[in-house]
This record gives sequence, structure tokens and C-alpha cells, in this order.
Amino acid sequence: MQSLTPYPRVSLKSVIRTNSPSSTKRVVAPSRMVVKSAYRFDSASAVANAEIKFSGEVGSTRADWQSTCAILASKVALQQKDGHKTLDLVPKPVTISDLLPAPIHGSTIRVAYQGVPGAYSEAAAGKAYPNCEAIPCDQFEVAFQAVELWIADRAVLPVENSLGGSIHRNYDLLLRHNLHIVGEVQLPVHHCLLALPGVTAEHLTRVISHPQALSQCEHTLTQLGLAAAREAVDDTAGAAEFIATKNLRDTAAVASSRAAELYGLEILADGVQDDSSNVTRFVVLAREPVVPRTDRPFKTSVVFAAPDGEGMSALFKVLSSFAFRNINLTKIESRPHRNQPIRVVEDGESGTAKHFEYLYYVDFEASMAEANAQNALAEVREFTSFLRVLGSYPMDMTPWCPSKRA
Ligand SMILES: O=C(O)C(=O)Cc1ccccc1
Repeated sequence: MQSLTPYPRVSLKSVIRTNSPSSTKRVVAPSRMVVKSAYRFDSASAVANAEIKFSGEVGSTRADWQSTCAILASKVALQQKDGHKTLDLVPKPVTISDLLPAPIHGSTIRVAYQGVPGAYSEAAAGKAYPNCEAIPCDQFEVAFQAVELWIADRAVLPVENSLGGSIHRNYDLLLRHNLHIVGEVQLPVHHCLLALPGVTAEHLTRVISHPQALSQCEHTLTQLGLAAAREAVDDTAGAAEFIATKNLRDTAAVASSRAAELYGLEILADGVQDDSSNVTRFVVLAREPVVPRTDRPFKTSVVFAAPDGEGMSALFKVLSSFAFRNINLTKIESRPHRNQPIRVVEDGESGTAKHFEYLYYVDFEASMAEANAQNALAEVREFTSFLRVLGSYPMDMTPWCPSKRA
């Protein structure tokens, strides 16, 4: 997958602009950034203990923004070099603010997302926290890091789509990091085919977008007679921005109408998703869990592994733990168990069997505050070799409205 980075985003790249160790820099997003993020950085202490101070000011340079990214990148590099867990680098003054919908330490909540302004993840951040500062990151990994290092309060992460299915890599990331799921957002996604003004379908030799967006539009694009090659890039709005900044007259992007506005592109075709009920589900991540409640619908997400050699029978027992308590499952996903992907079974006569080992991700409709759910999980623990609760969080109950232009 191609990575396009013309828009300043929080990044892992080590393009480090050196700062005087004693200087306190005000680092802000460039003014063309629509959702503004602004923060002050004390570079002397930043690498050592990730202490970050925030101001509400906006309006400095792209170089300043890149400097912030570089400092974050250097912290990441340090962490990778020393083999420390990220959380070890971070001071952990856990306050009540982490348990509330919005933090009380600043005026607005900062939400990290992967992509550039105009990405659907940015819209998901806005749906979860209407007045948030959305912080663009160039990789999902960086969005996690931004929360772990207190640069952001939350991250939003797309995990599944009604047409394209699960975003597998993001399930893996949930396990690799220690953030908690504190909410979910279901966002109707309305895709447009975008190109530079004056470009028509006949000029196009390729269509670029996020792989999920391409797969959600494949049928419609073919019906439009677009034989152009499909090329996967990191995010939808990044694709639009790439076309604009490189002045590509042979390339179109699948992205939102907001991306068209932001990057000066025209809409060649509106609503190119293969089905109008195209919904992407995002999870909202935080450093601390929310306190589970029983006064509104909650969902709980868990991941577990079966004991050696018990794969499917353990799964069956786990599912029955929920079924016998009438707890509805809304999702089950299996992913290769990266720590032990294969179990080799020698059979003297017939040879060697190689069984794949899986991790199972399950979402169920109950709150961890309910005795029913606690009992189910206590039983699940008996049947599994590994169990982690990723989060117990309020369900997105917004009224159903099929995808329409944002
Ligand atoms: O690339 C984006 O805009 C994203 O936020 C990821 C995505 C891609 C396609 C549908 C929903 C989310």
C-alpha cells in the first residue's frame, strides 16, 4: 500500500528538527488545517517523560508542526530501541477526567485519527465528540501512540464495514496496545469519485483510495466503465490531497465530498458505494476504561485464545456461556495467534499436521456491570488460555439513516 504524506500529520518518521533543549516551543497545526489542533511542547522534558502542555492557540508554521511530529517520532524510536513498553515512559496521573466523557484539564477533547482532514475517521471523531480537536496521524500505530503519550485524549479506529468486512490489522493493534475501548461510532459512509476540475472519466488511468473504500465501490466503479487500475493508499482524503498537490489529471480518488471541498477537487460521481446502507464501525480508545453502567445499552469487547489443541471445542463452550445467559453476540472475528500461529502435531504413521492457532474477538451486548456478563466471563476464563476485556462501553444508538452526502 502506498503511503502519501503531503499533509502534515503526526508521524513515526524520524525527520527530526533539533530544538534547543531549553526552549519551549508552541507547536500548532498549519492554518489550512480545518480542524485545528494546538499544543505547546517543552522539548527538554518531552523525550524523558512525555510531559506535554497544551495551549488553545493556533496559527504557526508547517515546520513547527513537523517538529512536533519529529519529537513524537523520537520518543517512539527511543521506546523501540530500549524495548520499553510505551506506558513505562508516560507519567500516569490518573484523574477523574479520564472517566468522564470529556476531560476537565482542557477546554476541548483531542481525538487522534489516521488520515488527513476529510477522512471518514475525522468525521467519526466529530460524531463521538462534536467539538473535539481532531489530530491527524499518518498511521494507526501513531494514533495509538498519541493517546499513550498524552498528546491526544482519545483515538478513533475503524474496525469493520458493512460491505468491506473487518479491518484486520486494527484488531491486531487493539491487542498489541493497552488502550481501552470506551465507545463506538457507526458512521454511514457516502463515497464520491473525485478528480481535478475539467478531468473526465476518459482521462483516468487509475483510481486511488483506502483499500476498504475501493472494495466498497468496486461494483459501481466497474459499472461506470472505469477500467482504470485501482491503487490502495493509506486513507481516502489523503488520496484526494495527493491528486491535488501533484496535479494528477489521470487519477481519481474515492473519498468524501468534504475531501473534494478541502482539496479543490470536483465530484465526478456521487454515491459510488455499492450499497446505500454502507456503515463503518469505529471504536473510541482511551488510556482508562469507562465505568460500566446498566442504565443504558452497553457492549463489551473481549479477545481470547483456546488452550492448546482445544480450538473449536473451547470456542463452542465459550459461545454456550453467552447463549445460556441470553447474551447476544454482535460480532465474532478470528485472527491468527501471532505469538504461536502454528501447532505442529506429529503422527508417527501419517506425518505431521500443522494446525493454525487463532485469537477470537467477540463483542456482546451487555455491560460488565451486569452480573450476567460477569458470570459469563468467569466461565469463559475457565475454557480459555488467555482472556482480555478490551472494553465495556455505551452502544451507538443513533437513529438509522442510510448513507447520504456529508
Ligand atoms: O480513509 C479514511 O477516510 C478512513 O477513515 C478509513 C475508512 C475508509 C473507508 C471507509 C471508512 C473508513
